Amino acid sequence: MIDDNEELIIYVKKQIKEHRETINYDSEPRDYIDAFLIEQKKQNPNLEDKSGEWSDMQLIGSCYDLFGAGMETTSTTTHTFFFYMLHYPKIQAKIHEEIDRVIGKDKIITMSDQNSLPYFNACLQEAQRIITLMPINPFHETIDDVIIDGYTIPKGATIIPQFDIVHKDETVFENPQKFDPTRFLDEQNKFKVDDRVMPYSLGKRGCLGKSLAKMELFLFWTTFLQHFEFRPEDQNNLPPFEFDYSLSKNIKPFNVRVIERK
Ligand code: HEM
Repeated sequence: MIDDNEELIIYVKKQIKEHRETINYDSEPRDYIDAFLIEQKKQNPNLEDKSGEWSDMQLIGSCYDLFGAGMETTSTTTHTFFFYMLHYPKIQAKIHEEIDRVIGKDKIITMSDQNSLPYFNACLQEAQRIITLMPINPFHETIDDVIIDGYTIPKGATIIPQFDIVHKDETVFENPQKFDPTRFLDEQNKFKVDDRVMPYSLGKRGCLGKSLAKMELFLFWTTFLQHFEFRPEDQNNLPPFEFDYSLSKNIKPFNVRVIERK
């Protein structure tokens, strides 16, 4: 992990160097690093502050955070989703049917297709409910006294939100351990967004990458399922529900057969 971290930091430093050599400070930023460098020039032009605000150190740190927060989250959610697809082949077949009927096999799927795939959207929301990638959220602190449901939480208290408790509460979701996308479809089989599903946390310090992550999950998963079928290595011996826990909850590695759909 330390090696990976070092490699990532070397990569980010190289990117910053290349951006600094090629940036045009008078035109629109090409990306996040450009935007930071443009503001850095105004706020800390002589790079006197080596580690505080608008320093290179801060830029390296925020690029590192974006990689860290943005990569493992989407990849772990993705391989856990395909793990569920092995366990729920009928649901996978229904997604295949919807994609074939609405999109077809050849068209490249874009975000403009999202509203025409209600069954898939229900599966995506159900996957994020049941997976709850971060069962224990990063800690927060109250900056004032807060009263919720008659309970006073004093200023300065440490708050550890646990969204998995809501996602798996049977008074909130019936039969919560079951992967059941139909809970998010109405009588006309239209997709219902459900605010009780909160994989990205809430509020001002909720996930900064939520919109990007939602797009990535939609495009990756639909495109994979448009072209491939996912089957267990051994039909009579499905991989077990075993997880490793760090900040996120990671399904243990499993084998899968990926078959091209003709
Ligand atoms: C399936 C994908 C993802 C999930 C489930 C997820 C979930 C979360 C959660 C639960 C938090 C904690 C929020 C809190 O402290 O209350 C968080 C924070 C954050 N996420 Fe994500 N995330 C995902 C993808 C991404 C992506 C793609 C990016 C950026 C490229 C990203 C960037 C961040 C950042 C920067 C924070 C810290 C925000 C802050 O402290 O103000 N995340 N995410």
